[in-house]
Amino acid sequence: MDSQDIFGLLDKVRAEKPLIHHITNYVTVNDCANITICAGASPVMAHYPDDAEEMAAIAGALVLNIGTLSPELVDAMIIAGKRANETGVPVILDPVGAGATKIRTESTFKILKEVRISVIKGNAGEISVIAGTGGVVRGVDSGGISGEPLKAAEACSDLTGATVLMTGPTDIVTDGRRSYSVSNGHPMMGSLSGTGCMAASLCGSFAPVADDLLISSLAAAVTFGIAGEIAGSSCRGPYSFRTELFDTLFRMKRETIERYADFRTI
Ligand SMILES: Nc1ncnc2c1ncn2[C@@H]1O[C@H](COP(=O)(O)OP(=O)(O)O)[C@@H](O)[C@H]1O
Ligand SMILES: Cc1ncsc1CCOP(=O)(O)O
Ligand SMILES: [Mg+2]
Repeated sequence: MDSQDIFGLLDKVRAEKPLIHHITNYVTVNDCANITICAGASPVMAHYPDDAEEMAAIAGALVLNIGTLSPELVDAMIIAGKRANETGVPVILDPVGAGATKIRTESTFKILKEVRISVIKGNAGEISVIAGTGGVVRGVDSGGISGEPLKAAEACSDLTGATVLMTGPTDIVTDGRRSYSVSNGHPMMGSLSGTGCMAASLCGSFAPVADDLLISSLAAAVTFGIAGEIAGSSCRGPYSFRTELFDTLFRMKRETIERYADFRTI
């Protein structure tokens, strides 16, 4: 299976079942664990520093999510992130609420300073705050940005050296040189807490099975967006959507991804 073949990466995750270590928030932790399982990977949530340091070294990827941060949790993220860097484990950062409060912004930049981040997955406001191009974050939601989304995503990638997945009605994936827009998804995804966190979990699940983090992040965004589209077409509201979202991803086949994928270079 070609690891540059975005339509085949979901099956590669299922075949290789990578261990995806999360240090994350208590709001969406269970959904992140289960979306990881639905993609075929194996989640572990471990934040006690000694546990996190050892777990990060043997993981396929490490996902850091500051949604319900504390000083101890940020310290654990840095310990685990440094260990992941030593052992070549890709680190995905979801800077939840960066820009909404001083401590979230400061903690994001502290992690970026101490840990080599492979992929940053955030909404438009969060990514724009990191890029310094101007954005508003209200709580954990994007409240709008100044200028073009692509410019903000590219600036974030240039500043941090990370591949960036900027989520929204249209997702943008960029490494600063190559950029894609992804039109897959459904408005109901914006009405369910955790879909951004779950997108980061899927970036983590796909990262170990591809040689190129831009391709793995693109595949994660497209695959998740298609699951959202199909689930959104048959749901009655956010909670029936949530059930359909998990079950659709769990059952998803290559030919469905090939049929529904809607992305282009930009
Ligand atoms: N209006 C929308 N239409 C299609 N997809 C959406 C929409 N809003 C959010 N999404 C999808 O939902 C997920 C979460 O995106 P977003 O709401 O930007 O993140 P967060 O929840 O972190 O703020 C992403 O996969 C994104 O593509
Ligand atoms: C509501 C909330 N508060 C702290 S973390 C969290 C969940 C955020 O999830 P997402 O970023 O996927 O919307
Ligand atoms: Mg989010």
